[in-house]
Amino acid sequence: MSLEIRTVGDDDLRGWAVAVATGFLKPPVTSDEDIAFRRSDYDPERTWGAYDDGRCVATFRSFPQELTVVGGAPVPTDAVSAVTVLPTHRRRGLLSRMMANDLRAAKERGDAAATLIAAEYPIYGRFGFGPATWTSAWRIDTARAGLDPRHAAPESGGRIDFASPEEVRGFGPGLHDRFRVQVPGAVSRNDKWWLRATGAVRLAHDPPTERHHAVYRSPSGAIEGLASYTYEDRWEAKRPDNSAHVERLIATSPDAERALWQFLCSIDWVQYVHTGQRAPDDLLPHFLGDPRAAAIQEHSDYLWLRPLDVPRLLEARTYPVAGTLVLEVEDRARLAGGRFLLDAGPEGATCTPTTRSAELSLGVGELAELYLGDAAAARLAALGRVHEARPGALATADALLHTARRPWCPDMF
Ligand SMILES: CC(=O)SCCNC(=O)CCNC(=O)[C@H](O)C(C)(C)COP(=O)(O)OP(=O)(O)OC[C@H]1O[C@@H](n2cnc3c(N)ncnc32)[C@H](O)[C@@H]1OP(=O)(O)O
Repeated sequence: MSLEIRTVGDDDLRGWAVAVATGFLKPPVTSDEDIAFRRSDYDPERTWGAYDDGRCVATFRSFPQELTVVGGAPVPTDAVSAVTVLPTHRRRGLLSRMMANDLRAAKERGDAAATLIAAEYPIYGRFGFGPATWTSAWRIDTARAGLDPRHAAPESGGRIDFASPEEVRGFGPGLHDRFRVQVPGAVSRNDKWWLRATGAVRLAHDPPTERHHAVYRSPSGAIEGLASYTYEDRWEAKRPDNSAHVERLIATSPDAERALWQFLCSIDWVQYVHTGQRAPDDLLPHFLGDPRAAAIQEHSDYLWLRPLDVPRLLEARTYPVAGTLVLEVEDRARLAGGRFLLDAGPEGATCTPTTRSAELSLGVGELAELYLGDAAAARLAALGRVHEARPGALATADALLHTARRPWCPDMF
């Protein structure tokens, strides 16, 4: 059998798209609109396929992305997506080979890290990824939420209106840019993302439903929040039993966040609001009269990060206190490992290779878990995944790296 891994040419896109669908258990079809969109969006240098006698049997793509780190700075990342190997060709090392190619290229390009949303937990740790953000999804029982629809207008004095898909494409990118600098773990969205999110383009397996878009304006008229959602239209014995499914809700102020959730929970006929993937420490339950009206339906790892340039990453984020730490970072793939001296404080940080003795030893995946402030070094040490060589180094790491609010990535990619 002749198995070749290569980048995907324009003529190969259709077979590649069908392989992606098959790998993700979708019907093995595509559409002309799908192919035209992929053609306008894909980077031939960064779209990989494995070919067996000319048939595409594995897929992989990456694209440029910015990740917001603690403090609000964006770092360039290599976003990995559309990873599939056909069931006929699994466990022969095809993913491993495609991943190695892509990470090497990303390192050479100067990306600080690679990112992905893992379909299954056990797949990506071996490649140096670690779960850097987590997510929770709630179902809100609106009857129990304690909100009075007579007073559903924003308490802030702002207002909520519906927006058309065209309007969302107009103000959405600016709103999102203002939002993402506030949220470590958030990632950039390109123009193509907005076309799909507003139904202007539909890939072969995208859901057919149009979304409703509710926009929040502050009392001064500034756009500060957007909720995009669909309804599940259900009646039971002449009684409404509908749900609103929130696909995304972003806000740049707590007022906007509160107003949009209260609006969604006050719509007549809506019994349940499904929140979609939120930050695990989302404020949402506390906007309700009875926080128990919000029941967690799902809690899981979400954005996985693979450091490629440790000094760049550690210098890009901010630190609440001053401290130094010598980190021994182990990386089996030899892309990002080494011993580094982090000298950090509220005024900035330097991170340089050092010959000083290591104070904390950890794998590159563990560094990914700590980097955006989510995991605690003390907890990873208790699990035997971080080793403290200098007493007090764990406490220093947590004082420097851990954050009061948890990072959050709202987007699937
Ligand atoms: C970012 C995204 O796109 S996430 C979507 C990922 N895709 C899917 O989940 C679709 C369904 N699954 C698949 O297509 C394939 O099983 C893939 C892509 C996950 C793995 O592809 P393969 O070519 O089989 O992986 P490969 O042979 O390189 O495996 C490397 C190692 O990972 C292990 N591995 C691979 N997939 C899995 C898995 N799903 N669960 C546990 N271990 C796994 C292999 O056993 C192997 O381990 P070893 O090195 O100890 O022998």
